[in-house]
Amino acid sequence: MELKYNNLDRTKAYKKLKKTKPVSLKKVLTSERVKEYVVDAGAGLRYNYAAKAVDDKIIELLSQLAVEQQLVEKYRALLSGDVINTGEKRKVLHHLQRGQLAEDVVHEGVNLREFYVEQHKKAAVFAEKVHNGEIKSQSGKKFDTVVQIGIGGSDLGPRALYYALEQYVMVKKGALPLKAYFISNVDPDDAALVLSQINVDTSLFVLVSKSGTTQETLANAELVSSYLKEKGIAQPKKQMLVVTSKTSPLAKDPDYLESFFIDDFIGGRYSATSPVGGVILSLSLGPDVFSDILDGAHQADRLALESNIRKNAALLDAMIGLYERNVLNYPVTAILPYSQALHRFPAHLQQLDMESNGKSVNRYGEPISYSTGPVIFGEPGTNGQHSFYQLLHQGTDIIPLQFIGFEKSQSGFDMEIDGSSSQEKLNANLAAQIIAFAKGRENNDRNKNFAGERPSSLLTAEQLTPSVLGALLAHYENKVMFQGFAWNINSFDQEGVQLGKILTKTVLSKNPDDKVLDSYAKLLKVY
Ligand SMILES: O=P(O)(O)OC[C@H]1O[C@](O)(CO)[C@@H](O)[C@@H]1O
Repeated sequence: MELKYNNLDRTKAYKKLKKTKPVSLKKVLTSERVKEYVVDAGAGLRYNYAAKAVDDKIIELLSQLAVEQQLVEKYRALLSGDVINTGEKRKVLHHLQRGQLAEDVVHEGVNLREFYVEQHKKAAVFAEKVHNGEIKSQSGKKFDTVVQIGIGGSDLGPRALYYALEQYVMVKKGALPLKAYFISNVDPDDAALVLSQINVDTSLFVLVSKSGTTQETLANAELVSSYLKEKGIAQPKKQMLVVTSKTSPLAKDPDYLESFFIDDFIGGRYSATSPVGGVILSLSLGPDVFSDILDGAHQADRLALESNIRKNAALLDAMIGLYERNVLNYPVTAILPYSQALHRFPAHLQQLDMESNGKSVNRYGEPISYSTGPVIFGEPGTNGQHSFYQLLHQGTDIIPLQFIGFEKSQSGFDMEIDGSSSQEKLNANLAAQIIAFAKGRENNDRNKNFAGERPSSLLTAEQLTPSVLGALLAHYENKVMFQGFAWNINSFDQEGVQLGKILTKTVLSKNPDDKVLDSYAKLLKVY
């Protein structure tokens, strides 16, 4: 089928959507709807949209929009290796890291699925050798710690996934194969704190940079190397692994203990299921756990091919999000996991969503006249309830909410206090919030009045397991992808991060040609 890339405001369905009347949650949210408005999101994860301000008519128009913008067909084209990242003229192949959904993608004679599988296997074999003591530290000891040095996509996804499963693995395996730490910020206090907490003699370091040129990561690698030398480790690189692309400067250094490769077709924020996440997660949680994450993600990727929007959780979530952004004009979306294990997940989604869809030009570089990606933020519940929920309930803006919740905890550590367990209290809070936001409560005292009509969705599963986590990760990746297609933007480049990098260089050269920049640099004692 021939693909057409049209701006959102040129579609018929969008024009019809603009004319629809808002749906009142107070009227439509019934217990039948809670049971019916559910879609399988893969690996036991379910997307419940009962408390979203949509009805059958709006969903039908969103479905028409998805068809008109050929969203699933564009996803198929992406899977087949089309150059979807038009800005950088690259294929977009993160799905291929976790399974094959289209024909082989061959680039310059290399079957890329085989290349990705080979790198995953290499990471698994390496992790097993570390775990069984075949690979030891320079002083002949077993490694017990692994530290990732990377930033942005080379940090946020792997970090979020590690914390999401740290407790789960400790309970299942009795102990973590290796404890993981992360150094990302060029703020020297970040590295200092991590280094003060570990025994460097028994620590492996994973230097992760796809480009191999990121200032913060290279500075931290040098900082760590010199600290290791100070601590008597003669060859720091022999305790360091590299994850990078074959064309990066880091790839050319044979002194590192081992190197793992990705390619330019795996965007940083989409790289958690590549060796960028795979090396540290295989070392810290085990290759079996990483493989289950891939499996869950693959299940979600497969479901995202479904053409019926009511059976395609990522597509439906994407289109409801678009309706909230472009028809209801809500500028922000909150991610609210009722799971402490997911405490870094909103931070990952901030990059995933905002770096992908924070664009003002279409995929051809032409200005667009409609809103694109929302501001994303979030914190786990119930902590957020005691922080910013005041604004969510009674603030002047309506902020759509994305709740995430699980029936069971990961640890099983719990007890009944005042007639309920802590897990029951957690989920009672979650259920209560959904209703409080949707239905509100009238009070003659306006200060105590809850207007309600604040929409939310709920992603839920029995427990946060590796495969559920993989499905959750892929759900959001696919949601962001579908929204980008619908907005006709390129979700896979990030030119917006460049200007700051260029100006930083001019400051560090101590001679910026902008006088105001010079004043700020002096104010901050850069020179
Ligand atoms: O892996 P690299 O090349 O060090 O890049 C790190 C991050 O920097 C960015 O390019 C943005 O600054 C992200 O997109 C990327 O995830």
